Amino acid sequence: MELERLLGRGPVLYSRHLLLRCRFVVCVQLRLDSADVSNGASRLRHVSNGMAGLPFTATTITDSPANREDAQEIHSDGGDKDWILNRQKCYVNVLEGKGRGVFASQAIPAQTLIETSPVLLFTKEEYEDHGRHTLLDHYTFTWRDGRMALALGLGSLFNHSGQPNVSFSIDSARECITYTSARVINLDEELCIFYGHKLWFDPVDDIVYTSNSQRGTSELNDEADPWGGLARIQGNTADLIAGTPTKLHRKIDELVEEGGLPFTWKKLALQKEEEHIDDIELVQAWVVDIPEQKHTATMLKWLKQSGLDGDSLSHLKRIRRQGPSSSLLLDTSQVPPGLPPGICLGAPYQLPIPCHPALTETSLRLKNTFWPTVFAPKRKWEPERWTWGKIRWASDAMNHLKKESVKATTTGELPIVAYVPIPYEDDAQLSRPFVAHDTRTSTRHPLRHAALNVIRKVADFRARQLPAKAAQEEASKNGTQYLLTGLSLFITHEPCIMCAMALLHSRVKEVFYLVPMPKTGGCGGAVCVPSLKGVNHRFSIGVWKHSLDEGHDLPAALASEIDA
Ligand SMILES: C[S@@+](CC[C@H](N)C(=O)[O-])C[C@H]1O[C@@H](n2cnc3c(N)ncnc32)[C@H](O)[C@@H]1O
Repeated sequence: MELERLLGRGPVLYSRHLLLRCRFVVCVQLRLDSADVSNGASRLRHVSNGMAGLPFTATTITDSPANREDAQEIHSDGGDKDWILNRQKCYVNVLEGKGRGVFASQAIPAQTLIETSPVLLFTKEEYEDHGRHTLLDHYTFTWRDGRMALALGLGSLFNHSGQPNVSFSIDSARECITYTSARVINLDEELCIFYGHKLWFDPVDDIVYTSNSQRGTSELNDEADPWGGLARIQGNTADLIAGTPTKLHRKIDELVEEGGLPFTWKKLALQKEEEHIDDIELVQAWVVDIPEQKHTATMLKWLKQSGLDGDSLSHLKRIRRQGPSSSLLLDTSQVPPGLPPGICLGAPYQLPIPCHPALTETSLRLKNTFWPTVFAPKRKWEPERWTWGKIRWASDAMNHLKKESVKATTTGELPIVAYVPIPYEDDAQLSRPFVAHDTRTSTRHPLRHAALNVIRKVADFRARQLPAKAAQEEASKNGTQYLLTGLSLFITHEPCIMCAMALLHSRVKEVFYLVPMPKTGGCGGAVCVPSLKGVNHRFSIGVWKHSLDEGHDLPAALASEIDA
């Protein structure tokens, strides 16, 4: 009976749909056995803040080793072992202000598969007519094809945090979601995912709860965050959870005038109109001839699949036609990229191509003599329009930096910290934030600057995200493992010239810093690297206003001058 009560009143279990999927029923039954039948003390955890009135008896929902063996036996019969639930022995507990949450009953190493939750999928119409008006609306999220999904099992009980310790990815083929630890998770720590930037409830966020309901300050950010914070999960989850934004979020999409921004954009020297052949900035690129027209479309498709169609060459046409044959622009790497087998192609060769689009007709004519170029007459330096939501996101990143830099002073390192948050607009680009300190002192290595350290971390992470085969292919390409394409970097001190160059080479989208470095800075201090002639990428630079206000609001660690 207790089992029925537990399941019947839970948010997702015991539905008609569930019973239709016998594979899931097996999983759930295992969960029941472990949750209720076992008396093992290690598998029972009582909620310290009172059991009465709770919608279930708080127990572990983990399976004992014995049960896991059972599970494997069942699944070894042609089944898929990845479907075994609760592999990391998580348990459920109730939290003030949050409801139930998922907790670790043992330390979980980083990058560990925690859970694979099957999902129930509702058509848009079915959901609109029924689900949306029920409790389900707190548990569902938008699936890739627009249907509404409900994660079964543990998947529906992960609460939200702006600094999640769990990332997830959607497996469309198997109709499930996998949850993976984004860092080491401690015993009794709550496991949280990131729902998105637009929440429909006021989050109790950035507070680490333990099973005995003690509150502790989050290692990353302990300020209440009405808009959800900085981080996110894997997969396409900008709109992860369907919900109605509350009044807190009314202004989130409102645009803010440039004067209202908490930083000042540094104006890069405007791109010169290259109207003389000697003024045209060129870079060497790999090109391959396609002798037969019929292969052109195949090659363009291959270019896309191989990831060579990135932004850096978007100011150029990819195909140049000359008589019956055409040539395909590949990339600007040091070595020629591998070409698809089975298609009759020439050997790749290098050509100088324009670095920028054509701003005038004269420049277009000249540039076309090198390679067909895009005509973009109005393209001037136009600042991106920011919303309140994005300002909040950036402010959180800066607050996080300040705290980290104070921490650095206690370890004897220079107080320089770099931070790459999950992007605000396209959060599918990076599923978790990264922070790195300057470690020149402890490592006695002059190149261990915070910016370089964080580039390395992001690159390693992105490389790990690639499937093994793709990773091998990617690894052979110049630079692909350390790209910050599409990402924003927040840093306490203006990056030095070396770091600015590395950021440029990494294709970072924008850099924000607190403390200008007039003697050594590469983002406007000593030099402005992205404004230099000949560079093949430019990034935007924002100088945080606090830093201009005579150190106001800056921790002491950042207010004092450093020689770095
Ligand atoms: C998917 S459910 C998570 C499990 C839920 N706590 C429960 O007891 O069933 C999502 C709901 O949990 C609550 N929730 C999740 N994260 C929260 C947070 N950080 N602060 C407050 N409430 C939260 C919200 O009510 C939200 O609608």
